[in-house]
Amino acid sequence: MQVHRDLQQLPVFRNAVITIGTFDGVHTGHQYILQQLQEAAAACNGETVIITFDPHPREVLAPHDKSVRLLTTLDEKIMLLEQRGIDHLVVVPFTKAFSELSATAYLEDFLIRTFNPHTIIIGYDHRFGHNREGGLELLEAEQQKFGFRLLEIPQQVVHDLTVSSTKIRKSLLEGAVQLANELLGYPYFLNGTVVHGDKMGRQLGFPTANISLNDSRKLIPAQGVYAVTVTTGGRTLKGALNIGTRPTFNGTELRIEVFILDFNEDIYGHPIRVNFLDYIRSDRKFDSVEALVVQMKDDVEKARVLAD
Ligand SMILES: Cc1cc2nc3c(=O)[nH]c(=O)nc-3n(C[C@H](O)[C@H](O)[C@H](O)COP(=O)(O)O)c2cc1C
Ligand SMILES: Nc1ncnc2c1ncn2[C@@H]1O[C@H](COP(=O)(O)OP(=O)(O)O)[C@@H](O)[C@H]1O
Repeated sequence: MQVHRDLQQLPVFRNAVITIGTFDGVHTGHQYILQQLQEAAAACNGETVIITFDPHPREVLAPHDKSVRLLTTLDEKIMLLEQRGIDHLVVVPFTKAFSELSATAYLEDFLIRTFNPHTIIIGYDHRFGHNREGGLELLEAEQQKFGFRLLEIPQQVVHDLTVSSTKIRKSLLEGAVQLANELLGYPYFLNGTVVHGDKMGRQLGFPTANISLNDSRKLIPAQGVYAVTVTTGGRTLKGALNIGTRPTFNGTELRIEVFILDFNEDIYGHPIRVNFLDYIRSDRKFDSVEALVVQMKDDVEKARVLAD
């Protein structure tokens, strides 16, 4: 997949079959649209082109609203779309000026002039241009003039997409990892770097790699203990992961830390990815460190089975 971040440097697309969207999560609902895109491209010997915006339009239009919680960062989206065999991802720098283009300018000066699309695949309710003034009706009216084919994603499909995104977020925030994964079509994951903690893990017999997330906008699943797989240094191993404030030690700050099974290496500063496979239990305050250690032993044995 080619990733284009500069609109001035785009290639000339061959029969571009385009769609526009944020595709956060690239989940099973999105995957259905990607399939439509690929079928349409195969039928006209064209190229699949996804147009997305970065930063997220909401971050530009409502900069004080820090509530955006991403299922996938741009880099993660790139990886997932690449895996799906998409030909081009065009990352449009979303600016205030871009958001103020009239619907006609957006259509004629941006979409048509930049992509000369063979086919546009778009949700029935897709809006574009300043104040969201443009929509399907404008695309339909201009179809003849510019000679593109219009494929509308029906209401039911768009509805299901929205429901999926909402369900995935809600499930992760409740620790219902299996349901989230089913809807995503892959295990939810976090990417980060291993940082120093309080050096207590090793004393407990469970060294835990503390993870600092690459992107603070990423959605963090519910506090609790999870069975995960851990990818670091090109290997994938099983792990028992805790998201919590370590109430046993009267901690206050949220930590994400993972004990990696059958592993003993210094990985401070290394990139790490954790894939959530199952929820084991909620985290809690133990009366003694010994009681926590007994529980952690049990967690690790559960993770060994669940992360298989
Ligand atoms: C599988 C697992 C489960 C955990 N469960 C709890 C818990 O229920 N309550 C708690 O206070 N801390 C829990 N912890 C966090 C430990 O207290 C933490 O790993 C320990 O404080 C070491 O921290 P350090 O890496 O900063 O040295 C858990 C950690 C792991 C890896
Ligand atoms: N099995 C393991 N799982 C996680 N980290 C491990 C493991 N074995 C060694 N390590 C190393 O030990 C560190 C964690 O040890 P710990 O005593 O918990 O220190 P910290 O409080 O800095 O996290 C990890 O960052 C990693 O470099």
